[in-house]
Amino acid sequence: MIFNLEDDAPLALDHFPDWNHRFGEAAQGLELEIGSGHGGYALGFAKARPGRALVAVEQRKKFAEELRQKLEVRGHANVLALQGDARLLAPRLFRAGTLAAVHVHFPDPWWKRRHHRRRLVDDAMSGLILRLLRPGGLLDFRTDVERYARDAIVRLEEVGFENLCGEGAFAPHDPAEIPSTREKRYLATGQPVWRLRLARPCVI
Ligand SMILES: C[S@@+](CC[C@H](N)C(=O)[O-])C[C@H]1O[C@@H](n2cnc3c(N)ncnc32)[C@H](O)[C@@H]1O
Repeated sequence: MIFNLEDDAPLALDHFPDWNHRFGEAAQGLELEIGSGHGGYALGFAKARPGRALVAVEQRKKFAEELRQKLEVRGHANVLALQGDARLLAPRLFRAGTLAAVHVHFPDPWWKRRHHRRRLVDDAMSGLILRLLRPGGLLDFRTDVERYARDAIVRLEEVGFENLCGEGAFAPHDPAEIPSTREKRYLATGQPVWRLRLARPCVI
């Protein structure tokens, strides 16, 4: 049974997509991208990691549809583009403890303090991502907003993530990382990016 994060009301019976059927062997290392936007990361992943599988969830229909078409035209079957709110979709798409990685790149910052609860990485979402990751699974979070990065690192460590770079520390840029659409721009202009690399501990 799946429960609403807000009030513990039951939402649906356990009934998850058959990812092995959709992705074959690659489903063993299934990854999730939340807020794929124009799809730079998803398209880069599709090409660079043919043996791995990614589900890219984007709430804006136009963006999700454009990404789906590009994946089809380029013949990439290892990435699936879905349209919807990842907060609602993720617990219906994946069993707890199954994701190899979750990617959140440049989420909307919601500047005003009274809007912070709308931020993607709030308490409920942090807990949800932790639950969906398998032990050792990675959360790859990138932002151009220093304050968001600092809030997120505190929250994510508090909720139980292990910071792979040491408590309170940000990750350096790794040129082997696949850049998102927005990140490509920042890499060209030199605008700073704060990167978090955290894992679900193997023993909680
Ligand atoms: C600033 S853009 C960044 C896009 C992309 N990750 C990049 O780095 O280029 C944030 C994206 O997250 C999407 N988004 C925000 N909240 C979301 C949610 N709850 N579920 C799915 N997508 C979401 C927005 O529609 C937008 O496309």
